Formats: sequence, C-alpha cells, structure tokens
Amino acid sequence: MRKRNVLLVDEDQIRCRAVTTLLEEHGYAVSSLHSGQEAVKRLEVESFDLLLIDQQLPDLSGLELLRQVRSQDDSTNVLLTTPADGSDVIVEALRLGAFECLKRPCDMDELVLTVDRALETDQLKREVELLRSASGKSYGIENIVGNSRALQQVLDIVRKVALSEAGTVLVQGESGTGKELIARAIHHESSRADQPFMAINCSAVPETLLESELMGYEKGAFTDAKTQKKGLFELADGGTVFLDEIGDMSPAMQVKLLRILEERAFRRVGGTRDIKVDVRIVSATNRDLVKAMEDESFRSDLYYRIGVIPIQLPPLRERREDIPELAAHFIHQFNCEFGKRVNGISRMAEKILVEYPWPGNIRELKNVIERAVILECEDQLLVENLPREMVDKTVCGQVGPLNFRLPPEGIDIEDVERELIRQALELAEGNQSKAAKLLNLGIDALRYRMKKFDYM
Ligand SMILES: Nc1ncnc2c1ncn2[C@@H]1O[C@H](COP(=O)(O)OP(=O)(O)OP(=O)(O)O)[C@@H](O)[C@H]1O
Repeated sequence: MRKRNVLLVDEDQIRCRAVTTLLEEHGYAVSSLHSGQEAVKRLEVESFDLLLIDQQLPDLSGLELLRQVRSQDDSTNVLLTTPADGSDVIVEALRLGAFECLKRPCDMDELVLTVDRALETDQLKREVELLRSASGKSYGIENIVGNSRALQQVLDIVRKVALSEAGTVLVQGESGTGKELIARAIHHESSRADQPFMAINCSAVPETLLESELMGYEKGAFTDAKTQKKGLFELADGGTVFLDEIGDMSPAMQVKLLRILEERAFRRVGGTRDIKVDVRIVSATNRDLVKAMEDESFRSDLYYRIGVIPIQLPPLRERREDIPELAAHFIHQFNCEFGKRVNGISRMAEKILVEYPWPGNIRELKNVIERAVILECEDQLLVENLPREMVDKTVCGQVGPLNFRLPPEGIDIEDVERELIRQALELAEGNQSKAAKLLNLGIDALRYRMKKFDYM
C-alpha cells in the first residue's frame, strides 16, 4: 500500500527533524518546509494526505497558510501546532476546518495518535462517499457523463421517455457504450423509481433456464422445482425489467416474450393461471437487429413490439469530445475507491486518449484509467501509464522513422532530425532522458541536438 504523505511546515529545524523521524518511524512519508510561501508553492504541484503546520512561520502565520489551503480545496487534512498561549488561534483553526490544534510542546505520542486519527477519519469519509455513490441515487441521469451533442440528444429522449409511462424502449449500440446505464436512468428518472429494476442478460442464461428466470415456475414443474418461484416479471411488478443482449434470445423464447408483450400477462412454467403484471420493458442489444430480421434470426413482430421507442447510443469514437470529461470522471471515481490522488492527465496522454478508436468504448476507457490509477501513476496520468499497444494505434503516439517515406523531390535530413527531436520531446512531455531513450540516444547527444535546433 502507498505510504501516506505528510507535509510538515515548521520554522524550527530541530523540531522539524524530530517530528520527521517520529512520523517516518510510524510509516509515513514526510516532507518538511520552513516557510509558508514555500508550502504554498509546493502545494501547487503536489498533494499531501496531511499538512502539519506550525502557527509561527517566518512569513505567513500558520492560520494564514491554512486559509490559503482552504481557498484551494476544503478536503485536505490539516493539523496545526501553536505556542502554549494560542487559545484564540485554536478556535479560529477549528473554524477553518483544521482537524485538530495541538499546543506546543507536543506530547509525541499524542501527536502520532492525532495524525493516525486524522488519516483514519479521512479514509472513513472516502468509504462513506463511495457507499453513497454506489447506492441507488448514482443511477440517475446526472451520472451519465458527456456533453457531446450526440449524447445530449440521447439524454433528451431518456428524460421524455422517463416522464411518459407508455412504451417499450430498445437501446442499441456497440458493447460498452453505456446501454445499461441508460436503461437504469430511464427507470430512476421515472415514477417507477421506488419500484424494482430487474436486469437479466439473455445471452448469459441458458435457453432452458431463461424462461423460468423470467416467468418463474410452479412447484413440481420440473424435477428440481421443489418449491414455487416467482420470475423477474413478477418480482419487478410496478417497476422495470431490463432485457440485456435481447438480440441473442432464441427463436422459441422470442415467441414467448412476444406473447407476454401482447397480452401483458404470462404463466409460470408448469402453471395454468394467467398472471398480469405492470412492468416497463427496456431491452438492449449490440447486434444489428435489422440485419438479424433479414436473416430471420430475430422476429420482426417482436422487434416492433420491443422498440416502440428506439435509442441509438453512438460509439465513443463518434463523440470524442466526451473523452476528457469521462477520463476525469473515472480518475475521480478510482481516486476515491483506491485512496489515490491522481490529479489530472498530461496534455499528450489526453491527446492519445482522444485519438484512440476505443473498440470497447467507455468500458475500455474505464478499464484503462482504472489500471493506470491502481498500478502506475502517482501524480498525473502520463503517456507512459497507458498501454503500449494503445499508444501505438494513435498517430500522436507514433514516433520514429519507420513510417517515413522519402518524397520524390528529396528532403533536408536536418529537417527530419529536427522533427524527430521535437516529437520525442513532446511524447516524453519534456523529460529529456525519456526523449533520449525514445530515439536511442545518450542524454548528451540529445542535448547537443536540442541546442543545435534551438530547443533549449
Ligand atoms: N456516459 C457515461 N458516463 C459514465 N460512465 C459510463 C458512461 N457510459 C458508460 N459508462 C460506464 O461504462 C461501463 C459500461 O457501460 P454499460 O455496461 O452500461 O455498457 P453496455 O453498452 O450495456 O455494455 P454491454 O453491451 O457490454 O452490455 C459501465 O461501468 C458504465 O458505468
């Protein structure tokens, strides 16, 4: 697990050294600074789990520094230490949201305990936020990220559909485009929101089981039917049933589903009684159902029944303008989930994310960000944190002479060299040793060329 990092801001170097040693012995990574301005500068480029600030600094007071920290973000944990006579400071520090204010000279055991407690509280807060976001509320339309015209048009339909009671909905789109999210949003935005949302993946359940999953069965209907069981349609009464991958439903099951939709009633397997339920059916598929109707693997009468309101979700490559916002959203989500503090994406990494064709759509983007946040990046998400195969598939990720064709009229080799140096520096985001590696050059050789081409 990552060591929790503490920034210690204290003018007194001896005290600083003692506290650093103590906290390091207790497993923390400690950086120390001796003035308020140094701390302000450092906090612009680095984030810390906890700031331990002394009130007596040579430039700003500890309280002024705390105020500046709070004006930038209100979540960083802060502990303040004050001289023994600082009661008014304590009140003000707590008002500004310091976790605790300790009087000097501090009891060292108490100091460590307070640091531990502050960070435990921080962790608990994060877990509560995560649990909150995992509860029902997170399925509303506000959790669907993206401002592209294409997505906003879809969301307009979602709002209208949710408000109207009528109509089955068919959501179509490639795998990972967010079809289930749309289905859940329709449910959560509708008057059925406090009733059940029941989902089933029609391709994951064997054909023989699908019927009893959807309609339930009577006791004795088959060998294993020891008791009666309600199916999804009954369990969702008043709410919504989401039939995912409906394009993979067998022809026999398609007939049964059509009957339910037409008669708004069904029988449990082995039953003789018609059961009426009130459910909205939302289906989804990544198959081209028009083609499936042409080759007769999908019934056209069922297609028109399930698709009274069709929604087409465009693939991510057709709404690239959503990518930066989605990436930032997933970074925030995984920061909360894994206690990380990744604070953005470098310009070049973002360019690559925007350019990559995303065959697995938003699910693939989410996985790439999750992997980068867990395994790789500490501060910013950089090109090197992205899968190599992915970077290679983008034009801005490709550096090297292999793609180069000599034009018939010839070229000045110095221009090629200059361009390669430029691209390597751009791809390495200014890091010279990385840029040198990309060109298989030594650092001196790179610097020589940078000078030659006026890049430094
Ligand atoms: N616009 C979005 N904003 C935020 N998260 C999204 C968005 N679209 C999709 N996701 C996330 O991407 C992942 C894939 O979405 P979802 O499961 O809804 O896709 P799907 O089209 O139903 O996939 P499949 O066809 O494979 O079943 C989910 O984790 C979902 O939360």
